[in-house]
Amino acid sequence: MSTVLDQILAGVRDDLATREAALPLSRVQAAAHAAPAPRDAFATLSAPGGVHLIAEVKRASPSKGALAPIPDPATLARDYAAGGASVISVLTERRRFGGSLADLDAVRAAVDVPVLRKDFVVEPYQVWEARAHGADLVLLMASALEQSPLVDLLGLVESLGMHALVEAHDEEELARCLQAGARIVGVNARNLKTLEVDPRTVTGLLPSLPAEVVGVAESGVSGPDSVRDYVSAGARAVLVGEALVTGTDPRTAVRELLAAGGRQLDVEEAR
Ligand SMILES: O=P(O)(O)OC[C@@H](O)[C@@H](O)c1c[nH]c2ccccc12
Repeated sequence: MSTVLDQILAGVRDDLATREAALPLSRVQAAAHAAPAPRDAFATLSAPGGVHLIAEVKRASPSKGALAPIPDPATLARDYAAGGASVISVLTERRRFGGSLADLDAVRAAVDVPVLRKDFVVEPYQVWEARAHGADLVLLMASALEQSPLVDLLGLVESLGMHALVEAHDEEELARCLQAGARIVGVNARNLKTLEVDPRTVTGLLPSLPAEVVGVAESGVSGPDSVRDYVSAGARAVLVGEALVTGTDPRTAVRELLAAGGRQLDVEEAR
């Protein structure tokens, strides 16, 4: 039976074929080499001082459809950063999440913090694209990749000076992430095959991460209590989308989540 993830991946491959036909890999590679050097997202996320927030620019989701119009992703990203977010995540998948590489460009130009390209990466072309558009961090999903492409894509990401957020949502996937050598591992509370969110996925799996790996809790954060739960389970960073794009004031919302995770904001951020 085909899962939601299978359907998403089919659409992603279709869109990818269109982009590859319009712009050959060699051109994307040239743009990637010409792009400003990546920022060190691993150093950012491993810095001490409480939980880090990865705040997401998310227009829509497969489970809920349209979430927020986001007329200006640059302004949203600046608000996230002003609230104290350590990394901005930009969903670039078009069909189900309403994202684009134009959103990534807008965010990259607007903030100084590391930027994550959040997409269903299945081919090296997408990693080169991420770098060409200024990404510092790239999502790789164990649920969407066999082990050998996972290892190869992680190698490519790192060879381009970026880091990968390697995502798991069960024990087997987590073991594969670690075996691949991931240094930043995300545990997603949302099962992308069924779209169900269960925070116990995060609180159950994060405690087993080795200390040198940065553990990121993903999905299902509705407010400060969720952050506290994820931090108690060992999350060094929390990735939040829906609650931030559907709330009223993203800057204050980011600050409240960070306060719940024990992060002290510096004067500039707290103003
Ligand atoms: O909107 P939420 O529940 O805060 O979730 C954000 C993020 O975790 C979610 O967008 C996500 C996590 N992993 C993904 C992989 C692909 C697409 C989306 C995702």
